[in-house]
Amino acid sequence: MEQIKQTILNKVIRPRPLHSYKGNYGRIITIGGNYNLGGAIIMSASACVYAGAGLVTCATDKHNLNALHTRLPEAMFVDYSDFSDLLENLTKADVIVLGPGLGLDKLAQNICQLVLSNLSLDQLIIIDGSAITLLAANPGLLTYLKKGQAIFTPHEMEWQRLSQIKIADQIPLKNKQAQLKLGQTVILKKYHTEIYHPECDTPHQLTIGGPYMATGGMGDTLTGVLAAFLGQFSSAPLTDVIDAAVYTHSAVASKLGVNNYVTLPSAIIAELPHFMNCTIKE
Ligand SMILES: NC(=O)C1=CN([C@@H]2O[C@H](COP(=O)(O)OP(=O)(O)OC[C@H]3O[C@@H](n4cnc5c(N)ncnc54)[C@H](OP(=O)(O)O)[C@@H]3O)[C@@H](O)[C@H]2O)[C@@H](O)CC1
Ligand SMILES: Nc1ncnc2c1ncn2[C@@H]1O[C@H](COP(=O)(O)OP(=O)(O)O)[C@@H](O)[C@H]1O
Ligand SMILES: [Mg+2]
Repeated sequence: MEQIKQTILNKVIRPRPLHSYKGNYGRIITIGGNYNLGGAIIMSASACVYAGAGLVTCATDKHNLNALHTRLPEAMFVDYSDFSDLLENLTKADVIVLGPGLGLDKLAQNICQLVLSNLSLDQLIIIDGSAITLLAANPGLLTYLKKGQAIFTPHEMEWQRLSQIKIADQIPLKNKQAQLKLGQTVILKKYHTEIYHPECDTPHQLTIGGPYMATGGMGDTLTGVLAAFLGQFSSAPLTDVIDAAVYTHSAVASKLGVNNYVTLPSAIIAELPHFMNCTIKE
């Protein structure tokens, strides 16, 4: 396996051109957060804003509106049960996050169908959490994806559901075979997360991060960092951008982990702008 090094940050995170504006840094829509799991999509959208995305819209259950705007006034809101509004905002996005806290009910299934069947070829989609579980149960939806258009971010059980490889059998060789069959990027999240890129024979591996990250919402937060990086660093190679986002998420956690027993997703989110700024000054 190829280890991801800190130098990836300088390759991807660049000083911003003076004559730039929010439209240059990505239009992102994060879709998820049902009545019970609203925090997941608020963490995803927050990480996205704090990691530098230009414009972030959060499509979620309408009960999450006040909480979203209290925590994150920078985000715009769409009631995800209003399919015409959802579709209108979906088509404007460069990058889509689908799944954090979406749940598995009929509405969630219909949202997945709507989103996947209306993707345009130039959009990238991050498929996480409930959306992975729903696609594993309905693999026909995978045919809507152009090769390399999606980034799946499963934890080990979600990967088991999607790939049919039992957790104990998830060795790099089998994971790579399953990723090639899928035709998409797979970020297999765990201690020393592994990234399976379509273009690379060898998986890339994180060697930072640790159990201080084992808190609900940590993966939801990663989706936001990833979307922000894809949206704003689109001139760098896609594999580098993905590796840099995954590295940044764990690097911030490991920095906070020096003095904290647990590194909460909200604390990681708050630290992102400072961490990214230090990177360009190094
Ligand atoms: N604040 C919020 O709103 C939050 C909302 N969230 C949202 O909830 C939705 C469901 O996501 P989920 O990950 O919580 O549940 P699910 O997909 O059923 O997986 C759990 C099952 O897998 C098993 N398991 C085995 N290995 C594992 C591993 N390495 N990592 C994790 N699990 C592992 C595990 O085994 P057990 O712990 O029971 O032994 C259990 O049986 C999703 O949309 C997510 O975004 C969460 O982010 C939390 C904060
Ligand atoms: N022991 C650990 N070492 C390193 N990273 C961890 C550890 N436990 C959890 N993580 C990280 O936390 C995140 C968990 O993702 P996930 O299970 O999807 O969380 P959630 O769905 O609650 O947001 C992943 O990025 C994973 O790599
Ligand atoms: Mg998750």
